[in-house]
Amino acid sequence: MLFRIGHGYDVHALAEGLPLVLGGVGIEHDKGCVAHSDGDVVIHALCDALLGAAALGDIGLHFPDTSDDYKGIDSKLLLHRVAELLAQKGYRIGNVDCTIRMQRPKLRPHIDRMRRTLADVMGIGVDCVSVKATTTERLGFEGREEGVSVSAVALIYRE
Ligand SMILES: Nc1ccn([C@@H]2O[C@H](COP(=O)(O)O)[C@@H](O)[C@H]2O)c(=O)n1
Ligand SMILES: C[C@@]1(CO)OP(=O)(O)OP(=O)(O)OC[C@H]1O
Repeated sequence: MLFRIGHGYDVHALAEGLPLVLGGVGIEHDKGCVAHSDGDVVIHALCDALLGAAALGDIGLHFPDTSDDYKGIDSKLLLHRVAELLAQKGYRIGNVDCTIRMQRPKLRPHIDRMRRTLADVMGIGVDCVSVKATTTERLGFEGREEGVSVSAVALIYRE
């Protein structure tokens, strides 16, 4: 069995009046992510972790933010394509873990729905998907609510 790990990191600025989508789940909030796509920063970090594990480049390489094809796109479609790409290379996804750094709103009530959504899109069990949230104690751009950052790790394997 060949095991490989990958890491992903993404940041988006927050702006008033935009929809907030995290981990494939729409969340009521006064701010949302500024982006070419739907701005799902959790999925973007996760895609980079999965692509990184397979040494297949990064999200911008596969889905350029200069292409109209991806304008406003639902990032769940991008994650699904990344999972397909890995499957074509013979890889299966073992488990993933994401940490969201966001001062507000409280994300805990939404975490289990994010886990189920991400698990369904990747075609793996919900027990293999972890999503966590932390404030940055009001420090830095996340703490000032100017942006949100996410780190993700993924383990993939091949027989
Ligand atoms: N946007 C957030 C941030 C944090 N949480 C939950 O609160 C716990 C404590 O936050 P700290 O910043 O003090 O680590 C954290 O462990 C999360 O469970 C949240 O729900 N939403
Ligand atoms: C997701 C893509 C899609 O065009 O655009 P953005 O929504 O701007 O997000 P980013 O994290 O900058 O990743 C690049 C792109 O792949």
